[in-house]
Amino acid sequence: MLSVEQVKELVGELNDPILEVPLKETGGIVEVKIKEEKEHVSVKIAIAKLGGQPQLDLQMEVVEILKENGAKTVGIRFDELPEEALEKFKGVMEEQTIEGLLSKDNPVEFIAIASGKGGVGKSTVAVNLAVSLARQGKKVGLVDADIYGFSVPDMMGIQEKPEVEGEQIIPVERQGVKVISMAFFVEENAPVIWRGPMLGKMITSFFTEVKWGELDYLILDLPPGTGDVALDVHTMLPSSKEIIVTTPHPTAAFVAARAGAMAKHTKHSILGVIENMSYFQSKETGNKEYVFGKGGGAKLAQELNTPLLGELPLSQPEWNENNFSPSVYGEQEQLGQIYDQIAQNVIEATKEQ
Ligand SMILES: Nc1ncnc2c1ncn2[C@@H]1O[C@H](COP(=O)(O)OP(=O)(O)OP(=O)(O)O)[C@@H](O)[C@H]1O
Repeated sequence: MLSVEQVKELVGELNDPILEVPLKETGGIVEVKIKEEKEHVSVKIAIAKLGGQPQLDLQMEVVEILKENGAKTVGIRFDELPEEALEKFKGVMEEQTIEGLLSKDNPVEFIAIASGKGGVGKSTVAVNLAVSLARQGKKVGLVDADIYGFSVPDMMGIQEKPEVEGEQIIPVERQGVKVISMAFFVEENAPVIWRGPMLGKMITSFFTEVKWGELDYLILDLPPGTGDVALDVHTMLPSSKEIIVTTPHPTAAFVAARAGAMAKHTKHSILGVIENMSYFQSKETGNKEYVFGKGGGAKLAQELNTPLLGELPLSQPEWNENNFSPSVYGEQEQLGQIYDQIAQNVIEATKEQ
């Protein structure tokens, strides 16, 4: 029968699945117990990060190696390595976090906000949906991937540039949302002249070189239409889901349908349609005027076989001296409340899919 020392030696040779360093060097073997009479070995192992396939793989390796060496039954319990132990491997852990955002195991939901054409309020929707999700207690990131016409920092009232920590960029936090925009990387907001592959690389950097930390949702403000960046994002983030913004005018909805068709073609699921600038409501009479036509959002949703997540009237955000973001509607405003409702719809819809 195996001795405690032998078990430690055998298991100690196996690598921590995240750090890829042998468990004997990480201090990962916490406890070994042997029950001679039953030829049973139980081990408690601490690893850098619990969960997912890597942990399952290690579990199989442990069982295999102990059984090969005489154990009849094996019991394993996992725990996470304490902070002090991880300190030594900080560099490796950081690399893991970066890859983590794009890795299959990461639970972050990517939601791309798309539109058929410019000016329908796609960026406004992206910003406000991100803020509303944060108001619902979610951890939210926002990527201004509208590289040709970035507007998110202005909309949110961000004046500062992100800080750099080692090789990583720290997103700017505003209204509870972590924001990265191309605007941070060009001098004086000069227009971006890169094209094609360069842009693709830029977008990749937004995921790989930014220290996002843990996120529930990453909202992407895509450029309007169905151009190369939109396509890049589709290929890079096969699991991303899409929300299509349209105005109520039937032709706008017709154009937006193309963006929807692309999402379908690339097998991305569509969470729903948001109709923006749906109507103007007079404060005096309460009457609704359908300035830009009527019914486009519902029609598009029906065409794409997806829900209409909300209809947003025309309204300017109220001035708020504290923490002012020019395009963000507060939770006390009618639009802020509609956005909160849309955020809840989105949370429900992403739970279901
Ligand atoms: N519901 C609304 N009520 C009033 N103004 C709005 C509304 N939604 C958006 N706007 C305004 O419409 C303009 C266009 O919005 P936005 O920039 O979000 O559109 P976009 O589709 O992202 O455009 P582009 O793709 O050209 O950047 C902005 O000035 C914005 O403040």
